Amino acid sequence: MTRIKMCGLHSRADIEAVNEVLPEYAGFVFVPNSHRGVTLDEARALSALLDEVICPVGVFLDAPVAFVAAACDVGAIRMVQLHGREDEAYVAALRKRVSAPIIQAFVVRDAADVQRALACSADYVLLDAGRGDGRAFDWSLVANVQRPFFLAGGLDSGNVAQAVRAVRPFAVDVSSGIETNKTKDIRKMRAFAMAVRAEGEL
Ligand SMILES: O=C(O)c1ccccc1N[C@@H]1O[C@H](COP(=O)(O)O)[C@@H](O)[C@H]1O
Repeated sequence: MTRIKMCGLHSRADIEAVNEVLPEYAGFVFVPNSHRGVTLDEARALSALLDEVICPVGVFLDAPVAFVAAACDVGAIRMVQLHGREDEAYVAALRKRVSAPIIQAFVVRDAADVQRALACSADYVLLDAGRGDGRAFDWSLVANVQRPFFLAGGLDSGNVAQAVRAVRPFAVDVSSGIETNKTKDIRKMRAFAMAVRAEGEL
């Protein structure tokens, strides 16, 4: 069964939507210049409204370790997604501060990027074309990856079944593909989840 992460929640309506669709993971983006960005207080309040079966994930872009730790400490998130240029020293420093599992994101342009991702010490890797901008990368680059990974970048209800068949990811991660005019769209969220789950039943 391929797990689902729906990312970039920033309103009560978004929380009501994921509580209906029940993805395994929900993402809060702690990136100030993103249209999906949330503050620590906003994330804490929204996270408290999440169905308990959904794991809240914090998405960070080269944030100070102390800030990531604070998000975990206040209970806003239970998993950390590093989506910037964080290195192994950063991951080691973060592990000293938090027990939450760490997902490290890598931009995939070629086979060398995939090898670099596979060598990292994070609990999970996330393979993406960019940073929440709705672009896909060449999935054939990860067709033979053995390590469980989150597949991200340009997924939507129209292409996610093909992606799952092609690369069998641990989880699929979506943000732009479940939005209309930069706002989460419950119909697109339902269609995305249905496409992933139908693939798991084949
Ligand atoms: O969503 C953002 O604004 C964002 C900003 C900075 C880093 C990552 C961000 N989002 C992540 O991007 C991927 C893919 O998103 P999309 O489906 O292509 O829009 C996903 O992992 C988000 O967590």
